[in-house]
Formats: sequence, C-alpha cells, structure tokens
Amino acid sequence: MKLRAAIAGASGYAGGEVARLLAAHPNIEVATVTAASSAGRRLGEFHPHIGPLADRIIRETSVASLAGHDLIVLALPHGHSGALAARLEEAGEKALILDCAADHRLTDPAAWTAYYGSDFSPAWTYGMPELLHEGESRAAAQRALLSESTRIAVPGCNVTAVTLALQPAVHAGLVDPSRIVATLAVGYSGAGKSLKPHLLASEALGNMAPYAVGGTHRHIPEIIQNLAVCGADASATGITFTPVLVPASRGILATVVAPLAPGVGSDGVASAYDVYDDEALISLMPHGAWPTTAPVTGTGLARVSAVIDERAGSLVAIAAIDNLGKGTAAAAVQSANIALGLDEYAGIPMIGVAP
Ligand SMILES: NC(=O)C1=CN([C@@H]2O[C@H](COP(=O)(O)OP(=O)(O)OC[C@H]3O[C@@H](n4cnc5c(N)ncnc54)[C@H](OP(=O)(O)O)[C@@H]3O)[C@@H](O)[C@H]2O)C=CC1
Ligand SMILES: CC(=O)N[C@@H](CCC(=O)OP(=O)(O)O)C(=O)O
Repeated sequence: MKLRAAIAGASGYAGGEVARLLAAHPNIEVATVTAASSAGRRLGEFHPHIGPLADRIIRETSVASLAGHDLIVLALPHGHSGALAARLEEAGEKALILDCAADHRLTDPAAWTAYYGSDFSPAWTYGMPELLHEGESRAAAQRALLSESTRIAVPGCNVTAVTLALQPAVHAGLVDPSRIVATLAVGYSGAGKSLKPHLLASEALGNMAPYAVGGTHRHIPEIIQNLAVCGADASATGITFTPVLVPASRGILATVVAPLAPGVGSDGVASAYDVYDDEALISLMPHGAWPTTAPVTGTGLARVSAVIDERAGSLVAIAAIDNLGKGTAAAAVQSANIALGLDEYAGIPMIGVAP
C-alpha cells in the first residue's frame, strides 16, 4: 500500500511540480490537493500535463483537509505556510510535513526579520541532502538529520544553485568567502503563477531583467547559512547576489565567483569537487564543458563545474538546475524519501527532455 500525501498549494507551480513527481512515485500517492481561490475546481484546469490527477477536486486548505495523511507538502506563499504549519503543530499533526516556502529555512530570527519582516517561525531540518558539513568527506550529516526528521524546510531555488556551485570550494578552504559574487540567469516560473505586469509575456519575451539588486534579495542569508554549515565564518561572509530574469519558463544558471585562497591550483579544485562523485543528482561537467539549463529541465538533476581564472585570481563555479526540480519539488521528494526510509531517489526524474 502506498503512503498518502496531501499537497497544499497544488494549483501553483511548486505544488503542481510536487504533484507531477508524486503521481509517478512508486511508494507515495497523491490523496488530497488543496489551494485557495481555485478550491472546488479540477486540478486538470491548472495542470493539464498531470493526466492521472486531472479529475481531482481541489479542496480548501485547512488543518482538517490536510489531516489523515502520511505526508503533507506545503507549497504556499511565505507567511501563509508558517501560519498554517503552526496550526498543524497545535493540532498535534504527526505526519511528515515539508514546507516549500521560506518560513522554516532560517535559523537566525534577526536574519529573518531583516529580509522578510514577518513573524519568525522556528527552523526545520534543511532539505538539501547534499549539504556538506564542515569536516566530512561526503555529504552524510544532513542525510542523517533528514532521516530523523518529521519537519523539513525545502531550500530556495536560487540558494540551491549557488550552494551546489560553491560549497565544495568553501568546504575545502579554497576561496575567500568574504567577497563572493553570484549572478544568476533565472526563468520566470520561479516567480509563481500570480499575475503581475512584469511577468507578462509582452514584458518578458525578448527581455533580460535584473531584480533585487544590491544585497536585497531574501536568499542571501540562506546562502550564508549554508556556507557556514560547510565551514565559512558567517560573520565574515559577503555575497553580492544578482538574479536576472531571462525569457525561459524554467531553469537557473548560477555563475559564482570568489577570490582564490593563496596557493590553490587546478588539482586542488578538482579534488574538492570530487566530493560530488557519489551524488546521483549532481554531475560534474567534463573538462572544458559548462553547465546549461536545458538538460536538467524537468529533472531533479544539477550540473556543476568550477575553474580557476588565473589572471583574476578567482574561482568561477557554475551550476544549472531546474528551479522547480532540484530547486523545489525534487528536493522535497528526495528529502521526504530519506525521512520516510524510502529509496532516496524514488520518483525523481533523472532523464531530461530535448530539444
Ligand atoms: N516557483 C518556484 O520555482 C519556487 C517556489 N518556491 C516556493 O513555493 C511556494 C509556492 O510558490 P509557487 O508555486 O511558485 O507560487 P504560485 O503563486 O504558483 O502558487 C501559490 C499556491 O498557493 C496557494 N495559496 C495562496 N495563498 C493561499 C492561502 N492563503 N491559503 C492556501 N493556499 C494559498 C495558491 O492557491 P490558488 O491559486 O487557489 O489561490 C497556489 O496554489 C512559495 O513559498 C515559493 O516561494 C520555492 C522554490 C522555488
Ligand atoms: C524568478 C523569481 O522571482 N524567483 C524567485 C525565487 C523563488 C524561490 O526560490 O523560492 P522562495 O521564494 O521559496 O525562496 C525569487 O528570486 O524571488
């Protein structure tokens, strides 16, 4: 018998992608889908690509509609998921709960207040199994934490791309984390499906638009938190983070540059990134090839490469992910699999579509 899942926010992009992955999961079935303004309508109106779930009627999101499942995935806007999670806790909910929003990602209340401004919710176990902890030779500690967890915070998509690109270098002490520069090309689905003028096709097509420039993006403290886990001094970590909307539906290409520590050469970089050798979802590009987003679209995969810029004295690390794949839904399913004692990669697409 399969485990039963409820997805809150199932009419949205993140909830829809979780539904798509769970619809093909060998051990989990989608039992309940909930949302807000779309309650009472068929899921197929919003996600016609998920045929097996098309006739599911979307229910109102409430403690009652989410009760009675083995796992609950919250894919709601920031703030809403934290408030709902608090009500689920009060009701004594025993199911595994995963939050795709930011509400339970940050451990530092001051960082939350500075970047989000709303009420702080306590941090849950961070849903990035590949997160390297200081001193370990392969990513085992985060997996151990996830295997014991019933509350999981799914990482931000941009955060995932930057972390996967740079963490081996920080972990191995190859770079100075005080002057990191991350520039990301990001697809529009990262902004969700709500109607906003700057997200219209007439604005987006043929345009490339930076946003949250100058240290204001809310993913900055989450990246610093991750790099601290792998060994950086958070108080001395500085990141200039600039996302740029490009005319694509899905995908994030993060180019991350950091000053090299003295004496670091190509061999040191290669051996630091070997830490990904056993990771099924992260592939290192062959020498001289760079990650691109198309091959990871629709999958839970990440592609990574790193190279030294000798003249500039810097490391250039690049990662490509699908924001809705490894950036959200695949991370949620992977983390849920670990917490539920299932095959870590069950239900995670590993083969892309082309062209
Ligand atoms: N898009 C992405 O690439 C990523 C998104 N995330 C996070 O996932 C969450 C969802 O994002 P995304 O799917 O993009 O957003 P969407 O705008 O596409 O979807 C939002 C969903 O939340 C529902 N919703 C809104 N308000 C409420 C409420 N008060 N109560 C219950 N349901 C509500 C909506 O229902 P209805 O349509 O019926 O009103 C809809 O199903 C966000 O926190 C986002 O930051 C995380 C990583 C990446
Ligand atoms: C294109 C776009 O707007 N992308 C979003 C990323 C959304 C995301 O990763 O999710 P969280 O909001 O859950 O952190 C952004 O940069 O804010």
